Amino acid sequence: MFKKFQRWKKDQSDAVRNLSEKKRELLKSEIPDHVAIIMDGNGRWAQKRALPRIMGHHEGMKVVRHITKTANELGIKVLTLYAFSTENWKRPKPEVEFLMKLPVEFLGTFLPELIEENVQVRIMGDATALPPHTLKAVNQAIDDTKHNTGLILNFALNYGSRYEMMEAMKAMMKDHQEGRVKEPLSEELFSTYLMSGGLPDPDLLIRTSGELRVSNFMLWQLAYTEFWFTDVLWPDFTDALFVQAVEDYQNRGRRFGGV
Ligand SMILES: CCc1cc(N2CCCCCC2)n2ncc(-c3ccc(F)cc3)c2n1
Repeated sequence: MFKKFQRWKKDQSDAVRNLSEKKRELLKSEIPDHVAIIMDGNGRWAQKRALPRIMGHHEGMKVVRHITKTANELGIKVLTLYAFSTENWKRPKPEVEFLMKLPVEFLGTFLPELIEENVQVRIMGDATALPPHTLKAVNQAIDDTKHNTGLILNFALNYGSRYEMMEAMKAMMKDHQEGRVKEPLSEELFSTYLMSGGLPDPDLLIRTSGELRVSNFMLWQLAYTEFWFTDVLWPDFTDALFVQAVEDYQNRGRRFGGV
């Protein structure tokens, strides 16, 4: 028994050492400025274990912390996480209520560490529809981290890309009609009206749980983004997989460089 434990302990320390080595290797090549993640598979993770779906969401919240840490370590500038879509309101009321408490729990637990690590919290989406307790926690975190200059942790909350694009188009047309636009209408100008205004487009999009769809997420911004899919469910997603996705992104970059 003791020998088995010793073996397990050695395997663990080997795995940690290898991961650290892989992270060091990554830093020798191009690190993506902006990584976006569609964090899928939380409900399925719970159903596979005959647990309530909300347990999958709660487990998924813990993974957010680990991946944020690794992204910050790698020097990634922006990490956008698709946490709640405009379509998610159609889920059963108790599940939506549970989901809307997760930002409060996440920030209540991890905000001090995020501040310590110079992370800046932002949200992207129609915040007006969020419940008061969710909005209060998120706005507090945005305010507490607004001067931080490290990783921008950008949560897509009550976000839908077609809604975002229509609102941007309406605002740009209104400014143009009322004479506030002093330059020709362009893709660059339109991008400034989007909720992601000021952020670079994602270089890498990761989607978990085997779904191969974009699901109304950053449709304009993903025009030139590398996509990386995994069958792994979000609650089982690991730093090692995140590092693998960045490594694969780097290799793609080298191959196309030869075109
Ligand atoms: C409001 C829905 C929701 C769902 C959710 N899940 C559930 C679905 C995806 C997997 C991750 C866990 N997380 N995880 C963190 C947040 C969070 C959001 C904003 C913020 F400022 C801080 C944390 C979160 N928000």
